[in-house]
Amino acid sequence: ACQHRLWPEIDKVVQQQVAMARMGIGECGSGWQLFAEDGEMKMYRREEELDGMVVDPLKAVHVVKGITGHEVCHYFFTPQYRYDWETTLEQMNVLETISDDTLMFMQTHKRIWPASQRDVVFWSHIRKLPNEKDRDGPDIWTVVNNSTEHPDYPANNGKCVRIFLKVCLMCQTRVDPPKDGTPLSRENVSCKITYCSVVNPGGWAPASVLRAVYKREYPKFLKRFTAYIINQTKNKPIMF
Ligand SMILES: CCCCCc1ccc(-c2ccc(S(=O)(=O)CCO)cc2)cc1CCc1ccccn1
Repeated sequence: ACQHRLWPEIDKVVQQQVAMARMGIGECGSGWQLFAEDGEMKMYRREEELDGMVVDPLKAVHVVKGITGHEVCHYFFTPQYRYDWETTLEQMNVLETISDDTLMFMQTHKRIWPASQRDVVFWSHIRKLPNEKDRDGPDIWTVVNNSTEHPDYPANNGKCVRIFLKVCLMCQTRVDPPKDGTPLSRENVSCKITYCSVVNPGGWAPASVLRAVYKREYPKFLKRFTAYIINQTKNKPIMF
C-alpha cells in the first residue's frame, strides 16, 4: 500500500478522520444535536449547508456486547458481506484492489423518491491503530471510506447523481476477563463503535427530504449492521 499513488492522501485522511472520531461529542465543537437514540446507540448531527445543499455531519456512538472492533471493521470493509447489511445498496463493484487493506468501490444506492438515484466512487482502507490510552489493551480498528475519482466512472454521466462522502468507522474493543479464571468468551468482550460521516448529496435534493432520509436510514443501517455481525460471529472464535 505504501507505494500506491493514493497512499499519501489515504494516510492523511485516515489520521484526520481518526482524530475527529476520537473526540467526544462535547469536544467536537458545539452544535451537535441528538436526533436518534436506541438503547446504547446515540446518533448526533450538525445542520450544515453548502451552496444550499444539506451536508450535515453525522456522528453515531454505540456499544455492542459480544463482538470486537476487528470483527466490526472486518464485516464493514469486506465486500462479500455488504449486500447482507447495507440497507439501500443496489449495485456494488470493486474497481481496484489497491492492496490487501485498501480497495476502491463503485456503488449505486436505491433511488429514494422524490430525489434522483445516487452513486458513489470511494476508496476504503482498513487499519489497526495502537491503543494510546492503554498500552497493553486491545488495539483500535478503523475503516475510512473516502470519495475519489476513477477514469472509467466519471461523475454524473449516466442516470445517477454522484454523491461525495467521507466516512470513518472507529472501534475500540473492551475486555472484562472472567473473575474465576475461566477462558475468555464473548460475554467478556464488547465494542465501542464511533461512526462519523459527511455526505454531499451531489445534485440538489430538498433539505427536508435529505434530513428525513438520514433520520430514517442511519439508525436502521447501524442497528441492522451490528445485529448482522452478532449473528455472523456468535459461533466463531473471537477475532481480536
Ligand atoms: C436523496 C438521497 C441522497 C443520498 C442518500 C445516501 C447518501 C449516502 C449513502 C451512503 C453510502 C455509503 C455509506 S458507507 O458508510 O460508506 C457504507 C458502504 O456502503 C454510507 C452512506 C447512502 C445514501 C442512500 C440512503 C442511505 C442513507 C443513509 C444510510 C444508508 N442509505
